[in-house]
Amino acid sequence: MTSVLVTGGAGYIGSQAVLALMDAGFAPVVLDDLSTGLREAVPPGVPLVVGDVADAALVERALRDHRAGAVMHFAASLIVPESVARPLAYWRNNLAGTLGLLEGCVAAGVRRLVFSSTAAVYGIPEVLPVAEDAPCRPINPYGASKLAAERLIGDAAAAHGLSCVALRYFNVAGADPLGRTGRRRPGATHLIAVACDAALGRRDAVTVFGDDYDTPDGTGVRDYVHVADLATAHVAALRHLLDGGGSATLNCGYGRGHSVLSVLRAVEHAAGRPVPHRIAPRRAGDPPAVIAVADRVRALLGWQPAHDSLDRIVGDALAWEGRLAAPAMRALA
Ligand SMILES: NC(=O)c1ccc[n+]([C@@H]2O[C@H](COP(=O)([O-])OP(=O)(O)OC[C@H]3O[C@@H](n4cnc5c(N)ncnc54)[C@H](O)[C@@H]3O)[C@@H](O)[C@H]2O)c1
Ligand SMILES: O=c1ccn([C@@H]2O[C@H](COP(=O)(O)OP(=O)(O)O[C@H]3O[C@H](CO)[C@@H](O)[C@H](O)[C@H]3O)[C@@H](O)[C@H]2O)c(=O)[nH]1
Repeated sequence: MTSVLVTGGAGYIGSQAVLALMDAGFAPVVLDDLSTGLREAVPPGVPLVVGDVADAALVERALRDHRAGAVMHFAASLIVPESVARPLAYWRNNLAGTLGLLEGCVAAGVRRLVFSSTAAVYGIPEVLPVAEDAPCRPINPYGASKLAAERLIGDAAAAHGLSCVALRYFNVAGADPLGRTGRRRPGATHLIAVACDAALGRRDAVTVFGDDYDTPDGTGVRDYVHVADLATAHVAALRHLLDGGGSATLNCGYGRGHSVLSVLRAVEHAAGRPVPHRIAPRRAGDPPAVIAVADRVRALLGWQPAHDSLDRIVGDALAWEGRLAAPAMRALA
């Protein structure tokens, strides 16, 4: 059974990937500093090494102790407005973190890596949908630090015989369809989580940032991808590397866009009640529309999404959020 080191495995997407690895017969080991992740997101029986991925000696030790054959690297800082306010912290965590990880991998002789990248590397796409070879012109320190990490990995790969699949995620949402994990931090900022909060009465209304974009209904358009499909894409990327496949950079989306208003309608439909919203000015740094050219990941990895539907994404997000809300609501009753 191949052991896989999962950095950031106590977080939202990493914890879903840990479950997907277990479902696929791999043995995950989590390395996480618990800065935004939570211990309870790591399933019982999965080893958790608490520490900083920038610590190359710690990474090397974890890889050797657990005889890891590959790494999935999720650990990062990822809130776009925070990256604008605290660029040095973002560059340190996302670039120095990746550097420490690579040093640890090279020292331990581990040469296969799946890396969490982001559509934020593209900035404002000139052509939609956006393909992997489109120009990368990030418009915030988060996207810039992730692009730099991609390039750092590319240099290390060339010199040290590493192979890496970098997955550029589009808008990740939803929760585990079996209810095992999901977003756990309060204070949601992502649209679907915010809309679920409003549907569950945990906030008054959703603020819609701009209805004057050049999009069909004037609101921002995004390519929402189910977190469970993203997790199986990681397992497919890992298998590709373990089978001797070469490095690749792949968009991870479904290739379809949904507007803010259509997301709100989907949440209303799933919740069976209205989601109040108010229109506000555009949010700084928001591209009007971001949609993936999503063919390459299917062709190269044979990835077959199982939850490719906005209703599924919203339904699973709402079920998870409702479950999280239940104890608090019972306490209030
Ligand atoms: N959530 C999205 O919509 C989205 C979109 C595109 C890309 N991504 C990427 O996916 C990855 C995971 O994001 P997420 O949404 O699960 O976020 P998250 O905050 O839930 O998970 C990040 C995890 O990494 C850990 N971590 C952070 N810095 C660390 C460090 N220096 N050492 C060890 N552990 C550290 C945190 O404690 C947390 O458990 C990130 O790399 C992010 O850039 C996320
Ligand atoms: O309360 C809200 C929240 C969001 N939006 C809009 O909804 C859309 C999606 O926004 P959000 O869910 O915040 O995600 P993005 O800003 O698109 O960014 C996400 O998706 C990117 C990839 O496309 C990743 O790089 C980022 O890390 C991730 O946060 C945008 O048009 C927002 O303006 C609202 O109108 N109201």
